[in-house]
Amino acid sequence: MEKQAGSGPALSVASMGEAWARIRGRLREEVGEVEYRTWLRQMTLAGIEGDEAVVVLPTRFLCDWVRSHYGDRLRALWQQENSGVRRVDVRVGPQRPAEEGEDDAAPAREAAPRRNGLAEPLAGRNGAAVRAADPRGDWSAPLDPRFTFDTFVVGKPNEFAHACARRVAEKPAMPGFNPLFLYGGVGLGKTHLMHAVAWAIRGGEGGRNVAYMSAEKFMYRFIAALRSQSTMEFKESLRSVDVLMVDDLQFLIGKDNTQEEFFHTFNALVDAGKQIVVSADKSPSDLNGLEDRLRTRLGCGMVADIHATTYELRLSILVAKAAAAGVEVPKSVIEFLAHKITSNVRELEGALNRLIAHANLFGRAVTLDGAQEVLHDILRAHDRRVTIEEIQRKVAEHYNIRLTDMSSARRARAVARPRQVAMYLAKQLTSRSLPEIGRRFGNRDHTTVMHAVSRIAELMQADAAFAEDVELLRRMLET
Ligand SMILES: Nc1ncnc2c1ncn2[C@@H]1O[C@H](COP(=O)(O)OP(=O)(O)OP(=O)(O)O)[C@@H](O)[C@H]1O
Repeated sequence: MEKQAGSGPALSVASMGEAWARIRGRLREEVGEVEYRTWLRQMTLAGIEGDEAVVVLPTRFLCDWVRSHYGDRLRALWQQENSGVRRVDVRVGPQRPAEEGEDDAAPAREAAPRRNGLAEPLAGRNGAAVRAADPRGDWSAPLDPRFTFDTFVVGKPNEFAHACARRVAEKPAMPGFNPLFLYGGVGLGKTHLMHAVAWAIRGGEGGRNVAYMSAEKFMYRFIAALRSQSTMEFKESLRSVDVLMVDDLQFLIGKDNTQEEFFHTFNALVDAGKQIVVSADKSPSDLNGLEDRLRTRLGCGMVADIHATTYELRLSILVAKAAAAGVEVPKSVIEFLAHKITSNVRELEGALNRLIAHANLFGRAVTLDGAQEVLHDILRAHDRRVTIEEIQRKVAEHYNIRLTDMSSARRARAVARPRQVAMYLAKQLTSRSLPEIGRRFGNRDHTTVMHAVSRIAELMQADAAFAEDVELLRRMLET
């Protein structure tokens, strides 16, 4: 921003408004029209409290989103305007009337042609069909324009869930697929698939009325309706949708009244031939704390699990995301990340984005050494968690043997040598004792582990290529 940094937070109301308008304008330029309208348009400035700019948005979901995706940028832009503003607080708060200039260049909300109450598609940054936030906004949370089927990478761990999601998107309320219950661990793509289904149904024939929301939002709406004695309107508006999608259903655990309401909504919609799609972190039968009758109903359509990622899927996701960003990332870096960051796709993506941002900022190519430096903290956090199982898995992957051979009695060199490498690395990288390591490798004696450790050290001395190979494995496993 050309303007010089200000000297402190004591801005007059007028100049505060001007600064805020410039910040919004700048963000709009940076993120593009679609993203701005989806996430940032409703953002208003509540004021400046001490060294903190307070920004409000109408829902908690939007607040979380803006905080995590744009929080740093907002802070940086505020600091450029006024160096006394050191923090930005994003809170739920009442909306003010649209701020001046807010909608002038972006008339989609008023002017976009609608079909059955739905805005027409806009062109997304990645070419995907996107729409402005749902105009019946009360119900549907905004959909992320990046979360479409086109950008979802399919591999063994998610192919079943993906196929079910596609089927529901093509033909909602098909027998056997209603409800569709998607479950899996954190950051594995449940929300991405849910949004993809919603985009596809909204973009399909017949302009179906899709309501997508988090379970948390469902609860807050319900409580608000109870307070304002408008539960009838609440029920009616919910039951008028064609497709109801509720994300993170585990949130309803222990919330008995909301569960009951959800149960009735669920039954009314399914009975009326409407589609329900739900996601959670566990299968219906494992969602302890949900009423039995609800668990039973949730499990009686299609239940699809998204499993933890495999090395191959991580590779494919990284290749796809690097290509989408238009940045050349060497194979060695892709392989390194796929080996190192195994927790979930969100972390993997975050690491790649950081590398790309770094490369763009400094105009440098992405390299393996650079990646280790830039991702130092993430890699260290992963390192602390290196376990014997992890070592066994990585070594088995590397030498292309079965994981079970790490503890099997097979003595063929092709299996025994990698097993010895894994024992050597377990000794080097964990604090486990020799007997403990032996136990984890099929109850072998500690002298076997001792022998493996010295044998691998000898081989590394004698054979530089072998030493390099073991070093590469160690680097992948290490901080
Ligand atoms: N198969 C995939 N292909 C492309 N991107 C993916 C895939 N799986 C996950 N992602 C990306 O990983 C990130 C996390 O995914 P998402 O938010 O859908 O996870 P989640 O399972 O809903 O997590 P949570 O349990 O925290 O709600 C998103 O940016 C998403 O686009």
